[in-house]
This record gives sequence, structure tokens and C-alpha cells, in this order.
Amino acid sequence: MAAIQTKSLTKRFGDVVAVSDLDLTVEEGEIFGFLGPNGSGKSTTINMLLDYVRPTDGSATVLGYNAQMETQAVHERIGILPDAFDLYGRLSGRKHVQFAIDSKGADEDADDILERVGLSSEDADRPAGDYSKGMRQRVTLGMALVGDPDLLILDEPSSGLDPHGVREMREIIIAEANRGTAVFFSSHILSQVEAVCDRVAIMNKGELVTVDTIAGLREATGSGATMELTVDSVPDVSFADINGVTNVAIDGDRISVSYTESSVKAKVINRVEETGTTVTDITMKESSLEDLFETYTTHSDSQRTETEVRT
Ligand SMILES: Nc1ncnc2c1ncn2[C@@H]1O[C@H](COP(=O)(O)OP(=O)(O)OP(=O)(O)O)[C@@H](O)[C@H]1O
Repeated sequence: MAAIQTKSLTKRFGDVVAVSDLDLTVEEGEIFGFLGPNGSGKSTTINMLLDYVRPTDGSATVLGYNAQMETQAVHERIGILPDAFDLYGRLSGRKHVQFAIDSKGADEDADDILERVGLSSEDADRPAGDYSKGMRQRVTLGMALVGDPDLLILDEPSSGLDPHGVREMREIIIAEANRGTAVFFSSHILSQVEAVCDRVAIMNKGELVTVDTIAGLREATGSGATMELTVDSVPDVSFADINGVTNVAIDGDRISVSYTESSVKAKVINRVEETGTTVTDITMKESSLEDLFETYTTHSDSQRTETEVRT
């Protein structure tokens, strides 16, 4: 059973097509990144999964339950970290978590949950009105973890966090996934997605432009990595027969080889050294996730398909 499955899911607000014909499957236990620039339809999709917004067309299931017809069953089995959740300033973090435990009828220990999200006992007893953004995120995430959900839906879990907070949030997400929980999270902080996600979907202007692993995206866009070799003499070799080499450029004593498969590196170096040339230095340049993201989302026509990207 899929954690999330949407079929032709569509939402129009008047003339604006916020989400168009979305077919998406998130498997059980998977960490799935839902990416896209502002206004690309991420929140609207999440809101349809939670039945906060009704689709114009299409359907969605969450943990096998119909998101529109079996909303209560969905909400009982998932944990949600909304985009902007206000804590009650006068209540402590511990009281918030305890409140979530009581209202879900769960029998968990608030302290265990607070420990899982890294909120110290001292901080947990202070009023939430005094909390930093990172501490508020921890409490909200703690509330989402109550009831041991099979799926966590996190809308921009890292927004407003400093790099340290982002790293900690990432560690919490990985720890929860290791407990078997599927995690579906929207983000535009691409480096975070790269570090934790099994797969990512990229939305642009309401349309799904691709679903793949990060490695798969690199391969599909041909924007793999470049290895630059500094050599003591320029060898007379060709790399054309090496699978995965996409470009070769020679400039003085430097040979730049772009490739999409990492096995290429050793083959290229061997080929150069077989000619008697000595490689004196090697530097690597991987295209960043930002580059990949740009490739998929800055196209003027959002109707682009995976096949077009590949060519
Ligand atoms: N209630 C609404 N009424 C009218 N238009 C809406 C409504 N909600 C969203 N939209 C529009 O739908 C489109 C998708 O918005 P959505 O909030 O889903 O994008 P997003 O990818 O979550 O963006 P962000 O990263 O900024 O949160 C936008 O053009 C937005 O203006």
C-alpha cells in the first residue's frame, strides 16, 4: 500500500490552476521531497491530501484511505507539521505535547517525545511564547509524532531555521524514517532534500515536471559532474568510447571531462596514464542541486516532460 497516491489531482482557483493533473505515488517508509518554487502548488497539494482544500478533479489516497471521504481515518494515522503553526504563548512546550497526546487518546510519554525532537526538559517547561523558531519547530514536530504515525507530512520543515537548526531537523527526519515512518516534505531548501530524500518530485506552475532520485536527476539532465586533470604533458587519447562521458575539453595542461556516471573517473585517469602522461592534480566539480532545480523550473514553458529534459 502506498503512503500517498494521487490520480489526476487538480485544483483550480478561478482561472488559476494551482495543481494540474497530478499523478504521484509515495511508497511506504520512503523519505520523499516535494520541491518547487513559490506558487508551484506544493501547499495546495498538501492541503488536498489533508482535505483542507477540495480538489476540482481527480482523487488522492493517504495510507490507503480516500483523502476526501475518509478524512478522519487519515488524520488519525498521520502526523502533520503545517507551514505556519502558532503555539499558545502561555503554554509550555511540554503542555503542548501533552495536549496532543490527550486529544489523540495516545498513551505516550511527553518526555520521550520531547527527547526525540531534542527539546531539553528545562526548555520544555518554559512558555512557548519565549521560544526561538527552532524550538517552536521542535514542539510542533513533537506534536506531529504523537500516536506513532505511519506518515509525516511536513510543509517546509526548515523554513526560518539557521543552518544548525536545519541540520538538526534533518537528523530528526532521518531518525523518524528509520523507525519506518514515511516522510513527505515540501521544501525549497534543496541541499536539505539532497541529504535526506530517497526520491524527489519537482513541481513547476502546478505541474509535476519530474520524479526521480537525486542521482537519477543528475543523469536525466546530463548535468553530472566534471573532473579536471592537470597533466605534465597533453596525451593523444580519446575518451569517446567510455560510457557516461558527456564532454571533453583540453586547455593547456588541463583536461576537463564531464560525466554522468562516477565509474568514468577511474577509466579516464587510467586511459591518460597508460600513455605515459602523469596526472599531477585532480579536482572535481559536481553540479549543485540548485543547478538541477533551475534546469527543471526556469523553462518558460512549464509543460516540459521528462523526455524533453532528457534530450
Ligand atoms: N485559496 C486560494 N485562492 C486563490 N489562489 C490560490 C489559493 N491558494 C493558492 N492559490 C494559488 O495557487 C498557486 C499555488 O499556490 P501554493 O500555495 O500551492 O504554492 P506553493 O508551491 O505551496 O508556494 P509556496 O512555496 O510559496 O508556499 C499560486 O498561484 C497561488 O497564488
